[in-house]
Amino acid sequence: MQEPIISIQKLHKSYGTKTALNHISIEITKGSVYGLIGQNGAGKTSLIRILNQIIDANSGHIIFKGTPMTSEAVKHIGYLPEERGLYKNMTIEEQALYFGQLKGMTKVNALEQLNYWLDRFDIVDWRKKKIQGLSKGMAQKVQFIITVLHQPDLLILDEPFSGFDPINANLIAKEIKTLAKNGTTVIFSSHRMESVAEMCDALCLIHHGNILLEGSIQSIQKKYVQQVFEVTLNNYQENELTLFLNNADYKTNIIQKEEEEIRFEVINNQKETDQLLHDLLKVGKVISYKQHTPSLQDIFIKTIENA
Ligand SMILES: Nc1ncnc2c1ncn2[C@@H]1O[C@H](COP(=O)(O)OP(=O)(O)OP(=O)(O)O)[C@@H](O)[C@H]1O
Repeated sequence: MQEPIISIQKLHKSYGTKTALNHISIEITKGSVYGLIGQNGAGKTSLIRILNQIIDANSGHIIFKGTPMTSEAVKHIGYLPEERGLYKNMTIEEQALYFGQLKGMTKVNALEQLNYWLDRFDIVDWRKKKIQGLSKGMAQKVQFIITVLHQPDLLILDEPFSGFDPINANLIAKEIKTLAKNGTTVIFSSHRMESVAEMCDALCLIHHGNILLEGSIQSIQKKYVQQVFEVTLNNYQENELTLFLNNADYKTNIIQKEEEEIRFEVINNQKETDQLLHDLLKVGKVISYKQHTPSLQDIFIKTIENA
């Protein structure tokens, strides 16, 4: 197994009597896109601020690239906060140089990277534009460029798509994926659960400061795959159908019944899938047979409801 780039160990944060993070532990693999998912107030921002050393945890450890996190190591992080902050009176170039140098870049290197990104987004002629003259979407793009300018090992993006129209959101999503493919680790925080599946390799679901779900998208979906099947049979035998519908091992729900063909849902919590198929074949010819895979959104909502 690959070494984690960041290991969060039993991190605890409270504000007075309010617990924001309850001894949580997470390990994130290098080059992965990791989703931090949770409703408003779950604890995501607190975690991100602790990672960036903006606030302190009450207890716990953060190991980054094999050693305890320090303020010097934060220079290897790129952080896009939800509350975007650019200096309105600066030009894009001045802004990039300012932030780049704060992160330890030389002027030459910062300009080189700025050129690369302006070219990549096809906005080379924006260089001397003042931030105050930019539309919201343009400012978001500039903020993204400034976040990735110093080629951080770890990129932390808080609601990265808020404020973007769908075309620009797509563009940014593509860039995030390319960065990850080239070795950057990305932590992607969002309360919009439906936007996560296609972006992330793994995720955790935080609720009231506790981790309810953690792991790769496949492992989470596999765990929650339900024994619910949608089946279409044709040339079915009425008497065998009655027997099947009355079989206590299955719960059935007829969706459509015609003379030749029947479509129904079967919930099978008792028998092996092979046995279900065997029993269905006695009823008629199996035309289609599909297992229901719940969406991540369904899984998150159910998990939170049951918490
Ligand atoms: N400075 C603070 N003082 C007191 N309570 C706080 C403070 N910051 C956060 N909290 C509380 O801690 C809990 C976690 O908040 P946090 O901002 O980390 O959640 P979040 O998941 O980032 O939410 P959102 O999606 O709304 O940004 C919430 O109950 C919040 O009210």
